[in-house]
Amino acid sequence: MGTFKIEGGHQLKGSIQPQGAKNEALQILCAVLLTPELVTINNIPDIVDVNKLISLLKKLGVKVEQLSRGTYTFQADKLNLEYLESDAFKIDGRGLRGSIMIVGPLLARFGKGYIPKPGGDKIGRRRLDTHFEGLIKLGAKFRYSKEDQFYGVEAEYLTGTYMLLEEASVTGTANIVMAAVLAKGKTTIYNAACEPYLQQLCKMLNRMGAKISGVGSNMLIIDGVESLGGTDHTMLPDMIEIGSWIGLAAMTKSELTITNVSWDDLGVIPNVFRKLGITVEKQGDDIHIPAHTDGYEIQSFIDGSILTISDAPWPGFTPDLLSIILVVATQARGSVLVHQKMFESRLFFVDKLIDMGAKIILCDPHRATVIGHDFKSTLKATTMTSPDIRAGVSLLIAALSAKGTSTIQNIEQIDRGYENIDERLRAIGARIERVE
Ligand SMILES: CC(=O)N[C@H]1[C@@H](OP(=O)(O)OP(=O)(O)OC[C@H]2O[C@@H](n3ccc(=O)[nH]c3=O)[C@H](O)[C@@H]2O)O[C@H](CO)[C@@H](O)[C@@H]1O
Ligand SMILES: C=C(OP(=O)(O)O)C(=O)O
Repeated sequence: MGTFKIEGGHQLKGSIQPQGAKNEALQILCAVLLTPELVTINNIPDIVDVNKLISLLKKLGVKVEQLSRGTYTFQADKLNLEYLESDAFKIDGRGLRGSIMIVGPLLARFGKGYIPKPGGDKIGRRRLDTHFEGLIKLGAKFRYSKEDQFYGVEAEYLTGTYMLLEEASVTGTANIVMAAVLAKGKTTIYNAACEPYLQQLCKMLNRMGAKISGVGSNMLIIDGVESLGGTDHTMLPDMIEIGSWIGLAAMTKSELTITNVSWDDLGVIPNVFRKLGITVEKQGDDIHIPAHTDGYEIQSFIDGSILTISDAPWPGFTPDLLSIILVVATQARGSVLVHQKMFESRLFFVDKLIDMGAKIILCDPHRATVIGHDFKSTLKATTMTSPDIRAGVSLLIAALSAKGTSTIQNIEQIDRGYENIDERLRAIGARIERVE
């Protein structure tokens, strides 16, 4: 189990370039299964989850070549579909959440898609109903083995249809879109997720020859085509990483520039941090955070009531940044209610922040009230374990702002989604060491 040792209480300075987006990469990599032709992908982050998916694709028979840092070619011309029935696949498929998105492309192109219950963060129940209900609507037969927790869909061919999704699931929409592009006829997906990564997927599929309209809205209309060809695709910067660095800058009173953030794809993210009183400046396509020497003050609602920050499907605020908001609020001037609506086990890490001296009341599994210290009292260094990827980074930010040396265990959770985080943080002045 890897560990970070962090000496906190130091100001950071400089610029940091966000990595390619983890959650986009997982969708895009699965889409290479839709064509026998060559697909080149740029800005692929070198993180555990993505590398696991690339390794799974290789075992499935995809030819993978790394051309340079972050750039790979993929060719799925001859696949080894027996791998899907192997014990190795049961282990590999469980290793990450994103593997679920191989099902739609495999079903569409080869008539069968299997997957063991996928992994990912233990942050509450993570249903797959939307995925499979959508694929069944396209004509697939579904089977599930309770014993192995193994899912399968099969169909000779898929037929386009109208569907209203029960919820705007991100990976669910991606899976259904990737199946529908090769279905016969027209598919309409209403209540589709519409976040930028899904838009990126749709744009990539259209470049490959798919006919998807409504991209960016919650109604996607897809005219099925016979086959898809190769393409070139470049991943967006990771918006969750960008939000993490905004929080890091404020909490450590550091001046930081986050470069090439693709502002147009950040939605409400900069404004939500502004509501905490953080100055988020737009400089071209960079974000500049000045040093918050005098702290930052949480705004109230117009009627004077306490601010609530909650998550919602895009274009609402992403649930993946609420843990960061929570930690940053512990040093703000004022109070805020953080309401995590989507996941029921993502706020329990506040116990660790409370141990460090933060003033937080966990009202119930979904809601926490934070009363900021306004830097009048610093957090105390401690030893902690990273329960999930975003809580892990939040604890890391807390440790960088705390006085003394903290230890974070189980950093595999952080490495799952943040590329070379210790080296990149050292480059802006953080004192962080990786100890095995
Ligand atoms: C690999 C990947 O891309 N993972 C992301 C993806 O996960 P993933 O695609 O698994 O998440 P979903 O969008 O399916 O849903 C997440 C949770 O929110 C609930 N839900 C969802 C939609 C909705 O309208 N109402 C609602 O309550 C679901 O029941 C579920 O518990 O999207 C999540 C929501 O942005 C992010 O946290 C994950 O980082
Ligand atoms: C919850 C997350 O990831 P995953 O869906 O891969 O568990 C995340 O990226 O915050």
